[in-house]
Amino acid sequence: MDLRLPTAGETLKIGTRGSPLALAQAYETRDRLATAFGLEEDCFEIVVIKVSGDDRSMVEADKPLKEIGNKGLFTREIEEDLLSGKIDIAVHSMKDMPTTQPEGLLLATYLPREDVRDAFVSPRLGGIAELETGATVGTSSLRRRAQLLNRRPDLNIVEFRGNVQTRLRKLGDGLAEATFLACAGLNRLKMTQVPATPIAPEDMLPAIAQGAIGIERRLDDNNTAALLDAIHDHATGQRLAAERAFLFTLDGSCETPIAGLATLEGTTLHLRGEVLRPDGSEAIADAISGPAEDGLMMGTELARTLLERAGPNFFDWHADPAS
Ligand SMILES: NCc1[nH]cc(CCC(=O)O)c1CC(=O)O
Repeated sequence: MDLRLPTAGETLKIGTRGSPLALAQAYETRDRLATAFGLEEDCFEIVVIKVSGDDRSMVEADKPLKEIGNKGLFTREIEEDLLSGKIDIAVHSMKDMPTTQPEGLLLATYLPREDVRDAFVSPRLGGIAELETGATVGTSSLRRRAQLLNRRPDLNIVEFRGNVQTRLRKLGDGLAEATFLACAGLNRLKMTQVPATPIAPEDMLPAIAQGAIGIERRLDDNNTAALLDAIHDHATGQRLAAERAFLFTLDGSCETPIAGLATLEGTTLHLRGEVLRPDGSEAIADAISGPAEDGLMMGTELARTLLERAGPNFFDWHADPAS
């Protein structure tokens, strides 16, 4: 098959949300494709797509995402435009992506992974241990909330919805002593002035796929598939295969506190996973290692082990999150 490269007249249309982080990820994708094929920027078009999850009335209401219902909240409109041909590829934070995609779409191209760690963000303090008893911490992530309460049941956790900029503004307004952000987001936004201290994965296991950008395409679009092959990062693909198989088997959603991280050591893959009760009262963690190409199997097996150890009803709420 002859590869058709995009041109200024027939551009490759890159769909993305409009947040500064989403745009940075779309530009990175464009730049990598341009470099790989020696193309100018004008061979590409960034198409910003409004998604229901970005609706201001929802974001400003500080409603927990789980109350809005997260299924496809940040992806539905983008995937519709991909299926209808309005865009050729869609760029996503893999951390926010469901483990299955709509029929006709494929999400299997990954850029080299950024820093996977969470960061402790506070104008005055340098880490969780420095938080005073009963201190107020802002996060909308059920995982971070459960992990924090597991270690520090005394903390007062408040909802911090919105994009990176919104959450930093809330911190600046004094609504909390500290918040948590993915290092990857801060790095991609080049926000070096933010008072952030990275947390070792052993202290706070990151979200599945944290720090990874994924590129989705139409399943039958072979030309785009060949373009994307040139920028795919195989190591990130192996790590995410294990992490996402783990998530898939746990049947995870934004409503379930799940953490996991795969690392590569030569051709050996190490996968660590954790599930928590939503109120943080219990955490179960385990790990598995094996050949890198067996990630899918290892993720499935680790999830089964944790499910068995957790028993039924593990993920039920044991405390009213609003109180
Ligand atoms: N849920 C929002 C989201 N999705 C991806 C990132 C950061 C970048 C990444 O992990 O790839 C963030 C913000 C955050 O958690 O601080």
